[in-house]
Order: sequence, then C-alpha cells, then structure tokens
Amino acid sequence: MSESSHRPSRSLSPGQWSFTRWKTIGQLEALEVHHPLFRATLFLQGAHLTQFMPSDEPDWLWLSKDARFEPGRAIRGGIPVCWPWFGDPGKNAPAVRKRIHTNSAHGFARTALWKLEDVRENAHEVEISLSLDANEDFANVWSGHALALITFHFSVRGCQLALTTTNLGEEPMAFSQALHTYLPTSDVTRSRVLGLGYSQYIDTLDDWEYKNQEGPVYFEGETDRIYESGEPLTIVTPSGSRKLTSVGSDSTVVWNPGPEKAARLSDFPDEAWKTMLCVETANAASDYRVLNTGQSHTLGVLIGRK
Ligand SMILES: O=P(O)(O)OC[C@H]1O[C@@H](O)[C@H](O)[C@@H](O)[C@@H]1O
Repeated sequence: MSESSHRPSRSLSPGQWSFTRWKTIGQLEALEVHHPLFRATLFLQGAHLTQFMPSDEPDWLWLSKDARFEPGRAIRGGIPVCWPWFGDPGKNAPAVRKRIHTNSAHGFARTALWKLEDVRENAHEVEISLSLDANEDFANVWSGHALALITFHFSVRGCQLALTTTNLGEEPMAFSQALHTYLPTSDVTRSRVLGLGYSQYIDTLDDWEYKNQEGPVYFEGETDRIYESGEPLTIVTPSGSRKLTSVGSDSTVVWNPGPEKAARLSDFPDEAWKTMLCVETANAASDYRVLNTGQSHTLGVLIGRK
C-alpha cells in the first residue's frame, strides 16, 4: 500500500518544518499542512483529520458546517478514529464488550488528546505520526493497556492512514475500531458505492438482520450497515469519484443518517445528510481483533483517485 519507496525526511523541531504549522481552531490545537501540492488539517484531539485538499481541488473530506472544536467533544466530519471499540458497546462481541465501562459509542480515542510523534516532509509528501497510550488513565471507561500509533501520509496522489494497535497489557485484548471517513457528495441520492456487491451485511436498521448485497450500494433514506468485506471500493458521486483501499480490515461500514436521524444528530445541519456519506474502514462486528501481549495489528486506508 506504500505510495513511494522513500520516506520524507524527518524534522522533529517545529522550527525545521517547512510546510506544517500549529494553529488553534476553536479551542483545539491542530497541525495545518500548507504544502505546494496539497493542504491538510489534523487535530491532536482524536488524531482527527478534517481536511485533505490537493491544490486546485475541493476538499476530499466532508466537514459539518456546525462542527465544534471543543475539548472532549467529537468533531462532526473528517475522519474520526473510533478506537478501541466501534459503535454501541452493547452491540460488540462479548470479548470486546466486557472491557467497556460506558455506554458511549465509538471509543474514547476520538476525544482523547494524542501526542505528536513525528513530522516528515519533502517536496512531494508530508507524513505525520501521533500516538495514544491507553493506560490506567482510561480505566473508568475501558480495561486494558494498549498503544495506538497513527500515521498520516499526504501526497498529491491521496491520503493514507495507518493505525497500529499494540497490546501492552498482560492478557489477550479484544477490540474493534474504524477509520470513520466522511466523504462529500453533491447529491447522496445519486451516489453509490461499488465493490461490495455479493457480500453479506448486517442491516442495523432492520433488527441487525444479515442480508446479501446485490450490485452497488445506493442511498435511499437512512442507511447503516456493516459489510463483511474489506475489498477495494469506488465511491461514485455526481461531484467525483474516490477509491478506498484498506489493509487489516474485513469489514466496512456504510452510513448516511437520512432526514430523521439528521435532525437528531449533534453538530449536524438538518439538510446535511444530502451532501455526505460515510464509508468506514473497520474491524467491526465479527471482524473484531484479539491481540496477545506484545502483538500488533495495523488497520489502514488509502483514499485515492479513481
Ligand atoms: O453520532 P456518532 O457517535 O458520531 O455516530 C455516527 C454514526 O456512526 C456510524 O458509524 C454508525 O454506524 C451509526 O450508527 C452512527 O449513527
């Protein structure tokens, strides 16, 4: 999945960064990348990417106009990192669920403060790494000790995320997760996802029934499905197409809230469901993972051109 044979050269000190700089947005600290070939915005809270924009192109990510940038509040849009569980704790496999001591969906990583590990830059690419040590500080919501390391690689060809989880605890650790990508569209009802045809999915809106997908996935009202597939996908919208290629994933979540859920969602304009869709690279439902002590697993996605 690597886009190039060389890595951008390392520059740990902000004074040495040519294209990356700190910026306070709302109440949060973010890194803004202003490279001649692309722009990106990455928040330390949640290791949350909210913008990736090759020069002279619109943003490849959807960000809610009502998004709020406040400590402890999930940002609506971009790519939330759902970790170390995906979705409703009660809907996770027992081995994942038994570690979770809260009703909150999508884990604590998306509102936790991550640590900047590395910035590498060159004339073609920028790579930024962040880490989160999930230790006893999170014991009130989760049992375990794990390190999450996420690397963002930006180039004119696309944006690549790799999230590596290492079990630092003394027992095997079960977890679920997702890179919850929000994509823009000019009209969701004329958009479709190709590459999931003939796979099985859980329809979470129909009593979590298993169903078979035939052909492309269209959005006809609220859609919330967990596909048992990690195959490459093409997302076709009237405003352009994207290709999503995953690693370490055998499940994909496809979500659009539709009009009624949109009206109930936080930080989400009532009409915004028409201009976004989520395709989430996941380890969800039966695709949860178990790591023995010291073992690692990498979940990754490359968002590229079609
Ligand atoms: O509002 P949240 O917690 O960001 O979740 C948004 C959506 O995230 C999706 O991944 C889920 O499948 C949906 O059920 C959920 O509504």
